[in-house]
Amino acid sequence: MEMAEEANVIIVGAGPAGLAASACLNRLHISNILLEREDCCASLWKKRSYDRLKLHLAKEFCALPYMPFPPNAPRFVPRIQFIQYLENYVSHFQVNPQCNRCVVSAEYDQSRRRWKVVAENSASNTEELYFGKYLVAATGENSEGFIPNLPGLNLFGGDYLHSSEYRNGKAYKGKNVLVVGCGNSGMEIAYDLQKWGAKTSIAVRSPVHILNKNIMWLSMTLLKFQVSIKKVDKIVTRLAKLQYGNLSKYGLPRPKEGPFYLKATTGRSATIDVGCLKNIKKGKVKVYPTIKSVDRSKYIEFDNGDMRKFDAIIFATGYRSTVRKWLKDGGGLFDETGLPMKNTNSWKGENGLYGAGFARQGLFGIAKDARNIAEDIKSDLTSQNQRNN
Ligand SMILES: Cc1cc2nc3c(=O)[nH]c(=O)nc-3n(C[C@H](O)[C@H](O)[C@H](O)COP(=O)(O)OP(=O)(O)OC[C@H]3O[C@@H](n4cnc5c(N)ncnc54)[C@H](O)[C@@H]3O)c2cc1C
Ligand SMILES: NC(=O)C1=CN([C@@H]2O[C@H](COP(=O)(O)OP(=O)(O)OC[C@H]3O[C@@H](n4cnc5c(N)ncnc54)[C@H](OP(=O)(O)O)[C@@H]3O)[C@@H](O)[C@H]2O)C=CC1
Ligand SMILES: O=C(O)C(=O)Cc1c[nH]c2ccccc12
Repeated sequence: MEMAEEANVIIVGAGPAGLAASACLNRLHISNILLEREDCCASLWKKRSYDRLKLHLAKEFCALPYMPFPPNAPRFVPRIQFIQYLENYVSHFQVNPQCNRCVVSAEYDQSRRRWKVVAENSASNTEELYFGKYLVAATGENSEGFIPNLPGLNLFGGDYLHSSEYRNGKAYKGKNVLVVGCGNSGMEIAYDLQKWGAKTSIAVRSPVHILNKNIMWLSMTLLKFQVSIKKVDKIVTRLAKLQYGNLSKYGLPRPKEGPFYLKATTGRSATIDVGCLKNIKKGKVKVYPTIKSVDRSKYIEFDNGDMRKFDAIIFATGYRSTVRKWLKDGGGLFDETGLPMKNTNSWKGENGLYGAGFARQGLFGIAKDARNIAEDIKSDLTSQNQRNN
């Protein structure tokens, strides 16, 4: 075990949430160590996203604390420009991510009243020890891709991959490709595949809300001005019906609950259409119900009995949090799935444990979390100093 390092705060994860938390602490001159498993910061955006990806919330809802996007930035910031923004943010606030450090355990030492964090340094193949009075979990709601264990998938005769491994449709021209999932990844990847000349189908399991970016912008603006989720959902659902009509006939029924109620209660985002819906309506992208089984001859059986041959499957079936793989105890904040327990706030736990980026509000929520966490640590340190003096 290498030398131990100590700081007031240990932050795990150097995505937008960890970067923002470190920047807010730096502004308050509170020492912090930022640990990142990959060889770079913002790895989701640099290494686990597809080429055509853009922020689908308007830039005013995506800025990190104390650094708005430049006025000449597009309203919906492309992935490459967002990465540049994050790099500028890192240098402006002198954030210093310790990369190639994968945290494998973090537990609270009651006797010493501090967190003990163990990280594997993949560059030097050593284990490192870190101690901090506070711990910020910033490993993300989308820390690892999820592929369902479908019957026969291990025998499938074609290729299959998770959406986080998809970059573009170049390799699929002329091929039969099935996208599983109609979230934002699934619908945009299906759109991209069709543009690249793939014969594209999408498997849809549950009802889904489909909005466009303008309806989304209006919703976010209303929410920002404290309009209730119930009212926003009523407005949004009506606008979506006016915009898109009845989508059940295309295999895309809407859920009973509103889109923002579902985002707040399940974390599931409404799908913001980037053009795939038009292709579905024109029959250029075929919609199937969910998969029943897969077999070695590349045939896939769907719940409605349809059988179809595919060369590849792209699982746009979402992500999981990995917090509880390294955080031994939920600390009064995280449940066994690595997401905030119900009926707690999403950013503050016990014994100096914090969570940044788990508010189910994406970048919009991250900016609030980072400020709240830094202010809370500052006031805790101040009251301790007053007690000690
Ligand atoms: C394809 C895609 C598009 C998205 N688009 C938007 C959007 O337009 N708008 C929006 O608001 N949100 C969007 N999101 C949500 C996304 O989660 C946020 O934008 C943002 O990336 C969350 O930042 P984060 O720092 O919380 O998590 P992440 O960006 O996931 O970063 C977490 C970091 O922690 C690191 N890490 C994980 N485990 C460990 C460990 N054990 N030790 C050390 N480091 C670790 C990871 O390597 C990663 O760098 C999108 C998500 C996806 C998947
Ligand atoms: N900026 C942008 O443009 C983009 C943003 N994002 C964001 O990234 C996050 C992740 O999005 P995404 O990757 O789409 O994941 P999501 O979790 O949003 O969607 C997963 C989809 O996969 C389906 N699914 C899951 N398991 C199965 C299964 N066993 N069989 C069939 N279908 C299944 C789900 O259906 P069910 O409802 O039945 O569970 C759902 O439709 C979201 O917050 C999203 O907003 C993603 C892409 C682009
Ligand atoms: O795309 C994401 O993952 C986001 O979290 C951004 C987002 C989509 N729908 C929302 C509803 C409320 C706040 C943020 C979002």
